[in-house]
Amino acid sequence: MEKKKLVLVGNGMAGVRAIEEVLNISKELFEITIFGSEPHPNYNRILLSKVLQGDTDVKDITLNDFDWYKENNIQLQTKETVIKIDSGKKLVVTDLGRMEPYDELILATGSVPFILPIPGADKDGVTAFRDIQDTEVMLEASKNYKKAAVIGGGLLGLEAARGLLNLGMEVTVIHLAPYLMERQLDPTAGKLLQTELEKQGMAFLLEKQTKEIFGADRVEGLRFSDGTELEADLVIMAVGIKPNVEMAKQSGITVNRGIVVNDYLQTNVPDIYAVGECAEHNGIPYGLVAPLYEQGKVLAKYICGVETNPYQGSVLSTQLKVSGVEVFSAGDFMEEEDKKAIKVFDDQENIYKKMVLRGNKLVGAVLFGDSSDGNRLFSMIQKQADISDTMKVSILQPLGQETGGSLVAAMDDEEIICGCNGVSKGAIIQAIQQKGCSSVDEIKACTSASRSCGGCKPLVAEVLQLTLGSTFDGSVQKEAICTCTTLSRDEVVEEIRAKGLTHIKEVMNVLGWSTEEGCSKCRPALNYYLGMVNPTEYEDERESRFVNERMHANIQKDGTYSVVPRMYGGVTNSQDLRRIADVVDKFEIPLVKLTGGQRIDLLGVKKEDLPKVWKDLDMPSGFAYGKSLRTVKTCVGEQFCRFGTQDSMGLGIDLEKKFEGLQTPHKVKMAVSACPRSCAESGFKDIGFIGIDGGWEIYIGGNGGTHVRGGDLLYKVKTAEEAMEITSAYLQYYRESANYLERTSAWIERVGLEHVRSVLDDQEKRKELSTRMEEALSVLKDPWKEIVEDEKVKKELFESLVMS
Ligand SMILES: Cc1cc2nc3c(=O)[nH]c(=O)nc-3n(C[C@H](O)[C@H](O)[C@H](O)COP(=O)(O)OP(=O)(O)OC[C@H]3O[C@@H](n4cnc5c(N)ncnc54)[C@H](O)[C@@H]3O)c2cc1C
Ligand SMILES: NC(=O)c1ccc[n+]([C@@H]2O[C@H](COP(=O)([O-])OP(=O)(O)OC[C@H]3O[C@@H](n4cnc5c(N)ncnc54)[C@H](O)[C@@H]3O)[C@@H](O)[C@H]2O)c1
Ligand code: SF4
Ligand code: FES
Repeated sequence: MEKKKLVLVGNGMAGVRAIEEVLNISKELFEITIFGSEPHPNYNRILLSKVLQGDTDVKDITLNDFDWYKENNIQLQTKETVIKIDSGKKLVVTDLGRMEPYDELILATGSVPFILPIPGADKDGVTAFRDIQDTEVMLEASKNYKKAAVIGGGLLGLEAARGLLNLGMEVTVIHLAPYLMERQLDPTAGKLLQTELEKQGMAFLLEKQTKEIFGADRVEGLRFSDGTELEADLVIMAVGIKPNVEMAKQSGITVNRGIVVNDYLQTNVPDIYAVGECAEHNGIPYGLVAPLYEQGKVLAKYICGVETNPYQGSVLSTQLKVSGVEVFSAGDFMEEEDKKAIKVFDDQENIYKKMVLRGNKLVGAVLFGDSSDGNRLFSMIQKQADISDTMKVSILQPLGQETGGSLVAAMDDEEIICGCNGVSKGAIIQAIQQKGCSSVDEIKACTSASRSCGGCKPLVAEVLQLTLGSTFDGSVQKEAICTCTTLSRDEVVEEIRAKGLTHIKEVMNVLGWSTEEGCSKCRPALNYYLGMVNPTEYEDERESRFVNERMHANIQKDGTYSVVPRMYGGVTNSQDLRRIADVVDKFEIPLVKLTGGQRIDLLGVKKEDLPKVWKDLDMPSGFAYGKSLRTVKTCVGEQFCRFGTQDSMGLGIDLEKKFEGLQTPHKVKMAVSACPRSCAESGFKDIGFIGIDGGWEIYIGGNGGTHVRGGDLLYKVKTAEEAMEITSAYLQYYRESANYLERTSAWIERVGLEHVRSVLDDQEKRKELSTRMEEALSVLKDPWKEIVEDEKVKKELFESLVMS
């Protein structure tokens, strides 16, 4: 049988998924040609948010690479835009002048970002957030500019804002409505979300209408309708999208907001179909992948001549992809005359749950703070589940108590695990039992679950665990250190030790990295692991360090640096203070500030002045920029305070002198207080000491930052020497077993206090740890002094005009 010609316009998520569905049915029916305006093969647009947030890389979001097209005999024309359809002659015309005949034509042209029609919207530094190119523009801009304004506090705007914060920018979100994500949330959840994001460092201007973007060539700021202004050197427009229909419209296809389609995705023109964000079904153009994939399934069956149910529209559910925030919304989430809400608000835990009922039917839900019940509620909404009065409130209680806390165990087989791809628990179990899948990646390949936003991965892993029991190889679920490798941190460290690897490049080569140069996640991590394993031999790779560590000073908003000299135990003297004062005058340092760690911060130092400032100060670096020991805060203790029972300053100074400059997975802060009043805040440090009658209490895993955590009491010891010895072993164990960039507070939560105690209780192990610590300490040098004495480094790093 001669194959029919199937042409797809739009190489995006919905169109190519429809083609995959066609190929699943038969590879013999069609000769397929795909046109795509972008230069890339089919990629996961959803993960652009994760690329911007630094969780993955552009090269790792490809869904189907160029080989896939070849293997399936698909003609792919990238960087080629279809500009016209001649439905009479049944061909499409491209911007390169090609005329491609079709028997069946699918339009999947997606959406275009809505750009506010205001003066200045075309200035340099104003961008949408839709594709790889936009993402690259933002990544690049963040290297040279500092102030970002995101217009639009919807899903896209907030995910972009989080990404820009991660890139070190100052971010203000400008939103039209009185609360965030008003299209997905009610005012309570919207306000809770705002508070949480403010804690993360985002600023908000609500109920603001942008009137103008001003600046010379590049944007310099925004002007609002109330006359106020905001400075900005990067502006992201995230105010919604509109279906990309222009070409279809001009070719005579019926278009409303989107390309109008019926229940089989047919347009008004025979043999022309539309799918994805460009299509409008029953008056709705959808903007999330789940409905688009449902459409693709129906369309594929229809054009392959396989019997199918009609597409009847979709109920939507959304989840915000911002780490540290759980927000879920589904269905009809606002209460009205005929819809009543049941709400639970845990003010202490900041958890808000709401379900909306029409009569006894669940029609919508909003969850904030804990979205683990999202899938279950979404399944009930989809099924229009009829619920009795007694069930109403219990639905908002955590499920799974009777199944040992496992939410997944308590789910029915037909309940959806992967919302994006509509994959049920039963379908995953079937893939495990009948197709032999035994890892999340295999489930992804078999069922598509976790292939889109990836948010369902933990649930997929739980289904695997429940189904395979003890035969489930948990290590397959290990977290790779980055997307350049499938190896976890423990595997990489083990290989470094076993194979005696000594260079970053060598690790990448020998362990089969997928990239030649690695990425911003793995390079600093490998640099740390290599140094930790081979302290005396490894030569630190400056280029693999984050900018502050490379420059040995903290870069500030305006491109100047801050300099914090070491002040052991927060104790200083007149000579040091005099020298600091002289340096401040000589280099015209604009701000001198006392830090929370009891030292002096010189802010606003010019890059080229750094080595001269360090030379004149003649004090050791305080490592305020480093993944290393920061400060040892002390109270005045027994020498001066009438409550003091111990020499807190003495122990603090000894600790700081011993461990200064030590490289650790993340920063480490210590504090020593001489009595339980704990004036030095010892309970909120990575290691804290509290003087008691006859000795010291040692607390570990405390944190006073974004995730506040009180320290756990590790030991009570009698002498300062014992305290030093335990600190040494404890810190070394943290160095050897934590993930790079894992604070002690997170590490303790992960490995458990009992585990750490059991390691340190073992005298043999403790001794070995202390010995390895001594080895690590034996090679430390003061970096400021080294640079001051090294003309070459001084020139390269501090006298070049280009910012490194
Ligand atoms: C940053 C970001 C995060 C997102 N996060 C989520 C999420 O978490 N969950 C979710 O469900 N959805 C999310 N979305 C939305 C989701 O990505 C879209 O719904 C989905 O990509 C739409 O698929 P599509 O194929 O219809 O359009 P697209 O993926 O946009 O594909 C259309 C393609 O067609 C090409 N094209 C257009 N016209 C022509 C022409 N005439 N000739 C040739 N080629 C043409 C375009 O260049 C484009 O490559 C997100 C979107 C963005 C931008
Ligand atoms: N996690 C996810 O599911 C996810 C993530 C990103 C994007 N997306 C999808 O991508 C598409 C685009 O997202 P979006 O957030 O741009 O669309 P959206 O329509 O959901 O939100 C746009 C927001 O911009 C606000 N807005 C409109 N005009 C404004 C103005 N002049 N000034 C300030 N604010 C204004 C609106 O009030 C609205 O809340 C949507 O379809 C969305 O569903 C989804
Ligand atoms: S912690 Fe105790 S000893 Fe130290 S300053 Fe406070 S009250 Fe005095
Ligand atoms: S829920 Fe998005 S990939 Fe499964």
